[in-house]
Amino acid sequence: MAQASAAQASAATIYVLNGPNLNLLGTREPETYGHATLADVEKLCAETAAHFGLKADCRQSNREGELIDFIHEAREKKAAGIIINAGGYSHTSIALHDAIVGVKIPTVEVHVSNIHAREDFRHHSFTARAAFASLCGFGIDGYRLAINGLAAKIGAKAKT
Ligand SMILES: O=C1C[C@@](O)(C(=O)O)C[C@@H](O)[C@@H]1O
Repeated sequence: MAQASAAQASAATIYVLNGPNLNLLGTREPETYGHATLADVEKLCAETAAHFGLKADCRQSNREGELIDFIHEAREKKAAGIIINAGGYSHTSIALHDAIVGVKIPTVEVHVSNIHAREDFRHHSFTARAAFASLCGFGIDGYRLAINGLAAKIGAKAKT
């Protein structure tokens, strides 16, 4: 019984994964990514997740392998969902695609900028292919929208 409660508690966690250079949000190309910082993103995610009774476990890494380890950890911890902005790895990483497919956790891809209105090399995303939904171009509000969509997908109800 105690074990079942622990599993339920961890199932109420979503992982919010940010990839390379997203630690520079706020100072990095503000004309493209805005002025909000990664701390702002993580606060927004924590607040939005809490609205659905979920906990946001936010991680950032500039290393592909570490992002893959986070995805594997999400499965070990029985996370209810993943929000991922893999930054430049979105466009290059078959390994991240395979990790998302492999763990079978409902995943939403987010990009701060509208990748389709930018250079051709940003138009394809391996992580989008592995996710059940993808959104881009809403600035950091995309993370809030992604959590709303993920909550609907996993049946997490908004707390009044
Ligand atoms: O690092 C990033 C950020 C990004 O993922 C975004 O959030 O808009 C878009 C990517 O093309 C870029 O490499």
